[in-house]
Amino acid sequence: METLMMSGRPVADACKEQIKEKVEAAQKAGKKVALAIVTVGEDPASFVYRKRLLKITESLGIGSRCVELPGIATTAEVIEAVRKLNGDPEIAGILPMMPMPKQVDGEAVGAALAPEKDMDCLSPANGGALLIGKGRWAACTPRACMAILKFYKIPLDGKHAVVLGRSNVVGKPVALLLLQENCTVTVCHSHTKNLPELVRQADIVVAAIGKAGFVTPDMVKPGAVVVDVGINVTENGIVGDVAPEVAEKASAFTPVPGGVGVVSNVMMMDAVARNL
Ligand SMILES: Nc1nc2c(c(=O)[nH]1)N[C@@H](CN(C=O)c1ccc(C(=O)N[C@@H](CCC(=O)O)C(=O)O)cc1)CN2
Repeated sequence: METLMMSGRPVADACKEQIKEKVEAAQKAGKKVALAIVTVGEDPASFVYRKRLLKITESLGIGSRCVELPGIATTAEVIEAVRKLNGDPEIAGILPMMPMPKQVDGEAVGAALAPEKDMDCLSPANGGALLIGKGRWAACTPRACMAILKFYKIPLDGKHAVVLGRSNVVGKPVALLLLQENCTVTVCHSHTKNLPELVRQADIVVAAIGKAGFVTPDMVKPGAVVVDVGINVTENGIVGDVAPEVAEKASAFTPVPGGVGVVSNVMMMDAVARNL
């Protein structure tokens, strides 16, 4: 059986042109367009993401502003920074990078976002709208997973999807989006019993657990479709949550780097452009 490598690059290229047109039209109409990226401390994956986002904003003519708070910042300080951006007419969208350091209540930060500037669907208003299938958008990384599956024409209806991870930015929203496509969805997390056994039942595996090489070939059904959301910064470079040998067992898989990450960046630009 031949394995399909689901590269993110053609998916990203297909979206970029439309985004560029929207941004150019907004600029002609005199609108200022900028994405604000809020980091607290130095989460390595967030820094990789930010670096890539800054590059793509520049290539599309979107402005950017980095708001960097120290790793000891309090919830109140982060919320204050977010509120300032809410009221700033130059800022079209705000992305607070998650996870935040332990002392910061990430959910309270999400709740402080003006829903219309909440690029990653972190506010209760946007998260709730997604839950009932009425969201303006979902978080960018889950949208990227779905865009890849759609681009490569992976059948979803009636399939059993197993999502590894239950974060508010990836695990939960991707589970909802798969459910909207009529998948039967199982969400696994740190308290799940018999996790390998559940993953072995999956037609589609979405790994978003943040542990390098966590999904090994013995956990994957032959012919399964494997989407690797993991961005783990190791001394050997960036690796996913899925061991590379899984590619030999899967019918289709996303590479890391060059898979979901590339499309997440474009989805973020799409969210900014939709806000113009
Ligand atoms: N509010 C959010 N915060 C964070 C998110 C998020 O989705 N929302 N994601 C993580 C990091 N992340 C995905 O989960 C991520 C990291 C890196 C990239 C990326 O651009 N990857 C490229 C390039 C890699 C490279 O430089 O070699 C790729 O994979 O090819 C996208 C997403 C942090 N916080």
